[in-house]
Amino acid sequence: MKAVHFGAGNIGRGFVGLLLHEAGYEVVFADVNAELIDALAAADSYRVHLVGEDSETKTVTGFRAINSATDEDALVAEIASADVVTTAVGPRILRFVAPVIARGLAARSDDAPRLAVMACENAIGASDLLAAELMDGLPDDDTREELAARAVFANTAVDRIVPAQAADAGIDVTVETFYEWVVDRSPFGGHAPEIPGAHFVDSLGPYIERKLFTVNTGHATVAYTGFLEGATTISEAIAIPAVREAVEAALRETSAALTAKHGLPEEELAAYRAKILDRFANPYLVDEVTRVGREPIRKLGRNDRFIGPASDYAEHVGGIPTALIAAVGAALRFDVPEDTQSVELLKLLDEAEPAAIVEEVMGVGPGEPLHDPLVETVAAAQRERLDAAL
Ligand SMILES: NC(=O)c1ccc[n+]([C@@H]2O[C@H](COP(=O)([O-])OP(=O)(O)OC[C@H]3O[C@@H](n4cnc5c(N)ncnc54)[C@H](O)[C@@H]3O)[C@@H](O)[C@H]2O)c1
Ligand SMILES: O=P(O)(O)OC[C@@H](O)[C@@H](O)[C@H](O)[C@H](O)CO
Repeated sequence: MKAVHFGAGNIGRGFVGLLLHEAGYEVVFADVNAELIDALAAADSYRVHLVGEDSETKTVTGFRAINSATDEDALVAEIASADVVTTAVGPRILRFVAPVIARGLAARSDDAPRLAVMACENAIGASDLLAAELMDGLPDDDTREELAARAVFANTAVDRIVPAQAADAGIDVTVETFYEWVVDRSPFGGHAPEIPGAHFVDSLGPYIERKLFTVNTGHATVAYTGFLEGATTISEAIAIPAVREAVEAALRETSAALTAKHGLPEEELAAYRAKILDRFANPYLVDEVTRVGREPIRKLGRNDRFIGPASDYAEHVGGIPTALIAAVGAALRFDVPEDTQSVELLKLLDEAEPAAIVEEVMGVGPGEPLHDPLVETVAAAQRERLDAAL
């Protein structure tokens, strides 16, 4: 069995690659980072250090690596004969990997089994997005129909904290011990790939929302409020009482929304939240607030970790989720010059009207319950910037 995996970064090597290897797949990593691909291609194995109360080290072997920027033909040939394609490149990058997957599908023989394609990104419907990008790039409906019949796109939810790696780690990767990979079984029609580490479910919606709106909402809240308190890492940030209070309050709101929307039991969510806060405090992981807060514009999007659960709260619980709105306020103060989206967001704050920012960045229009509180939150961040500049 062979899997082609796009994105040989932190989660690619430390989670997807490891689980596919343990499931018996030969993994072909594809990445645009030449240095990383050369190092992987030159190695027979790499180690995954699982750190926590019960630390252990696992070894991944039997992989190959292809530079997808310079060796597209080789990648097409690999996809043509693969069983599975996975990605962990970031949701914004999916449109760049879609064309080569399309070429790989076109090169498959008519009698080959359908290729299982699973985008492992922190986004709702990431595999659907990849499929849409792929289809959009095709010349006509006949080609779309032909290639659609050769692949199954299944949405997934992936959970394992994998920080940026130490400079001297090479291709080895340090991760937390916890992991969860939930895959939508329904598109496979009884022929889901065999991945023992993955959990196949009939309806992914509640799982991906529970994950994104608890783990990632909580993580981002700790990152942004921790950044404002001067913390460098997540474990340092969550030890600050004001940060702990901010994240607990935000997650009480997301849990209320999940219970009201999906009927997830309150006690189960309380235990899930407690476990996640423990994971954030893991003293063995050095996870910087700048990584967890990266790309604040993406994180402030309509369906992402703040506005998504806040809208659900307003719709299904009723009222304004003030802790989530406060976390949005902290995100608007994430000032990291190396992060292009942080720079872009601060520039928008300096130049645009509050309502335009709420509409364009957060996708919330006038008349929606969250509109006015969000406009006030943006306006407050703008006043603060003006005062600081005086
Ligand atoms: N790190 C985590 O804790 C974690 C956990 C769950 C999900 N995720 C998700 O996984 C995805 C990747 O995150 P990460 O932390 O591993 O980031 P990362 O930056 O470590 O890895 C991304 C990799 O994608 C590569 N890449 C960029 N453009 C590419 C292209 N066009 N073709 C092929 N490869 C390309 C990069 O070179 C990099 O090696 C994101 O969607 C993230 O939200 C991350
Ligand atoms: O990857 P992002 O930028 O969407 O979010 C940053 C972190 O919250 C994220 O990578 C978590 O570590 C991960 O989602 C845990 O499963």
